[in-house]
Amino acid sequence: MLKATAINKSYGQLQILKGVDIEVNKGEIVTIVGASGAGKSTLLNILGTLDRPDSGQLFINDVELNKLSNKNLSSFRNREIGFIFQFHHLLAEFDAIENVCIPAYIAGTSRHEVEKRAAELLDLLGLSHRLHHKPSTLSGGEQQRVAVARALINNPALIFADEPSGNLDSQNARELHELFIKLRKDFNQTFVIVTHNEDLANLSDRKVMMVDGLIVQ
Ligand SMILES: Nc1ncnc2c1ncn2[C@@H]1O[C@H](COP(=O)(O)OP(=O)(O)OP(=O)(O)O)[C@@H](O)[C@H]1O
Repeated sequence: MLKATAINKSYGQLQILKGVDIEVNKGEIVTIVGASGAGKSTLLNILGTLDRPDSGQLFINDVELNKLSNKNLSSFRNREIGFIFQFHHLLAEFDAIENVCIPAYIAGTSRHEVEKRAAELLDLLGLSHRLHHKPSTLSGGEQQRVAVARALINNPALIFADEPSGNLDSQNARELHELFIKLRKDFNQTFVIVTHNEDLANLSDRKVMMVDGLIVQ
């Protein structure tokens, strides 16, 4: 599903990624763990095509992403990849269902179809009573579930998450982790998750440890 080889990335003089190799299989939940500053988010952003490596190759579903133009890369990303961040970046002026719908409007899906799917997803996530609430009137856990629904609206094969439970209390974190397991079971989605949360790392199929710009296990 995903294969990256010899990924290098520097910021100025500082080499952050030093030839990272990683493969992720379809339906797998992989967590990337390691000390602060090891390069986890930098790697995730490259694997998720939000940033380009200085050198190295990245394949997702056999598409070689380095070869795509920025325009084709954006369209690939919008169709195939979902993102969940610690700070969910919901748009304050839009309500829950509108936030979920936006990536699908961008993908050109019909309004009727999008709204139906968004309502189904929010229902699945236990938010059917919050469709028309603005983010500021939702709890942290609810906002994060809206962000999860938004990540899923285009039915991406691959979901990247950076500290998805970093901002949640332990109960909400546990619920979010169980949701990832359920989504994988129901839809065979693939997850690559950067986390400092040990419970989440232990729940995953495979933990990948980063030390100083390299994967060590
Ligand atoms: N845009 C940037 N410009 C310059 N340096 C950067 C940039 N982004 C990250 N870095 C540096 O790269 C190193 C790795 O950062 P990264 O965010 O990948 O680490 P991390 O392992 O995810 O850490 P944490 O667990 O604290 O989030 C850090 O030293 C950081 O300061």
